[in-house]
Amino acid sequence: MSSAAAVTIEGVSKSYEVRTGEDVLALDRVDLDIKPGSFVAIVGPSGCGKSTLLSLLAGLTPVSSGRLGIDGDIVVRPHPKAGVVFQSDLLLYWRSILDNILLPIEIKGLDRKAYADRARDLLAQVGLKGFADKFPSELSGGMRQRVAICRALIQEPGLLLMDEPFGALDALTREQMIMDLQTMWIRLRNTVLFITHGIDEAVFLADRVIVMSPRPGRVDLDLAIDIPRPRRWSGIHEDPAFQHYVRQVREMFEAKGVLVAH
Ligand SMILES: Nc1ncnc2c1ncn2[C@@H]1O[C@H](COP(=O)(O)OP(=O)(O)OP(=O)(O)O)[C@@H](O)[C@H]1O
Repeated sequence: MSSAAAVTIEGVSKSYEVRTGEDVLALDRVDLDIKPGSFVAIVGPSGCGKSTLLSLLAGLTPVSSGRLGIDGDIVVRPHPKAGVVFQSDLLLYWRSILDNILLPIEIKGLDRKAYADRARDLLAQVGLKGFADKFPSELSGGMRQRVAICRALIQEPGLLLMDEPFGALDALTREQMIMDLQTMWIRLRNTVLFITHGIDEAVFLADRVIVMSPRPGRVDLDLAIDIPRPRRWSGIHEDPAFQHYVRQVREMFEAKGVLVAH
């Protein structure tokens, strides 16, 4: 696979011009260095600029100031090493599951046949062996999101950008997907940037949890998570180390008025 990518975020700000002509500052001078092969989760209140940061890194939106780098390349367009998974699976309903996974290959003008076996392998790895010829409407929400992950992984991205990928799933499916993502990542060891509202999934999955302030988003807390892997979801909520990290994140949210302690 392509090697894990390094990410540098230097003094990045982003403002949007809204209809009234005013500027909305979404991100304010964010600095972050992400080591190759690390799993970083970003948590923050709604509207703090998490999706904006991901969209900037995906090369889908330009920065207002500052610099973003992937393996030393300044990001000005989608980087070949980056794969993206959004909250909604964005599968094309008229294409089979296999054809959806191979879409990025077709867009790049690469040889479909050379990647078809890999697509089937990926499907098997996410528990969807035999689904290649089905259509999105025949799959559940969790299954479709697995397909979206396969589509992001087909080019073996050194950097996987995930924007609340499990946000739309029911609780049980989400739990299964969290564990499966850990298993997949232990195998791949690529760099993952994972955006979520869920403090528990951030602490469970990540090596490092970044807590963002309410808008304009800044880094409020940068927390290294030292819990051995593989981590087991069942029982993790009783693990004192896990509880300690969750408490630190919650206390930061309380200090910022994002959560009110009772
Ligand atoms: N295209 C846009 N045009 C104008 N304003 C935008 C645009 N995209 C985002 N914003 C504004 O920028 C701020 C940050 O939005 P963003 O979607 O990045 O936040 P978020 O942390 O991902 O929120 P959520 O957790 O609710 O998804 C918000 O105030 C939002 O209204």
